[in-house]
Amino acid sequence: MALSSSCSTLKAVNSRWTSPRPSPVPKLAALRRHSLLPELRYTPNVKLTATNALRTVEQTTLTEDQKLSAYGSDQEDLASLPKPRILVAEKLGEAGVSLLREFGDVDCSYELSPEDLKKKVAESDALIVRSGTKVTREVFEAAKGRLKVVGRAGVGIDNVDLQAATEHGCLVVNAPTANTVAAAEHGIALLASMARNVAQADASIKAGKWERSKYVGVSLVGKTLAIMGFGKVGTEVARRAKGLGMNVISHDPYAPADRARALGVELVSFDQAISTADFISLHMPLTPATKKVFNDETFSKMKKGVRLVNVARGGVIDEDALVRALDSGVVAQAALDVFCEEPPSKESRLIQHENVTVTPHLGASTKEAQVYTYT
Ligand SMILES: O=C(O)[C@H](O)COP(=O)(O)O
Repeated sequence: MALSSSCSTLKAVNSRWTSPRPSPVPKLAALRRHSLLPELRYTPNVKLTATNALRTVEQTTLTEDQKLSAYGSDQEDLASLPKPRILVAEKLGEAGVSLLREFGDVDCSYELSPEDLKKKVAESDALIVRSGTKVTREVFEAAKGRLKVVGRAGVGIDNVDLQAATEHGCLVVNAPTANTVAAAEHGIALLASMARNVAQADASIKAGKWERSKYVGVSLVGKTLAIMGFGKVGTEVARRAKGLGMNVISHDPYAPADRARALGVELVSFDQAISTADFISLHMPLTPATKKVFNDETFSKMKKGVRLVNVARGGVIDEDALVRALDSGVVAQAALDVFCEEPPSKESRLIQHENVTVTPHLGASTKEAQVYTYT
């Protein structure tokens, strides 16, 4: 069982961890021996300062023997340090907020304007966000050095300016495994409901119609699914799609071939994946390299009538190009959980397109993913 998004198995994601820092740098070798660095459990029960952030995590994670081995007998009296002020800017699972309350003064203030967020961070040691809060350079500047930790209760950190965080001595941590299953299940839910027109048929029947012939779907069994990004979520989608009898291929320049092979997934080139697939499911992070990687050129290489699922990030798709691909029939249907701008405009042609199914960034939103994840 791993603690998840809000209650948190967290991992440092910015270069603070590789920057030179004062004590206890010489102790890192000892910590590595305990294999604790890849998955650190963070409990904010001590003063959150940049120089002791790592030690904070370690102190609350290590067993007594491990502490002795890492630090010897020279340990601070952590309990005497003042409580940190923690700003929770987006709704978390209640268990996560309760945990934070045990150790700090917690201010849950949601839907802050950028100006209000800047005012609040100037009085906060830690900031907890999900994907909806933009933690920009201006936010770090406004914090004037007070903000020491940004905790991303979830996976994607494209809403946090990591460079600015590092320059301002602020640690950024996320929960990289917290919502893997939830996101994969939502991807499969969108895949199946898109193929069988569930959302459209539901709207039709609620409008008083009974349109059985209009909503003839397509079957999944025997079809080729291209998984773009064979990381944690992509792997879980592959496992489930195999169970549905799909032929699964994947493109991911960093994926280990043996993991793919073990699941019966063929790793192929980007072009081969998009040109042979009947269904394409996106699971890559948004980075400068993946921004708008699905554009007019890449849509033109797809098999006519392909169906697209996106539970990754809206920004990996050029949304205007997707509308053109839907209009021309190259993309028969799309099921989207994420958008370039969230929330998207109600007038957006993409959102209103009859062959598009949408959900409001619900990939991680299961009760289980927001409290505990069982692995
Ligand atoms: O990056 C993530 O963890 C998911 O996109 C979920 O984001 P959320 O925490 O805002 O629901």
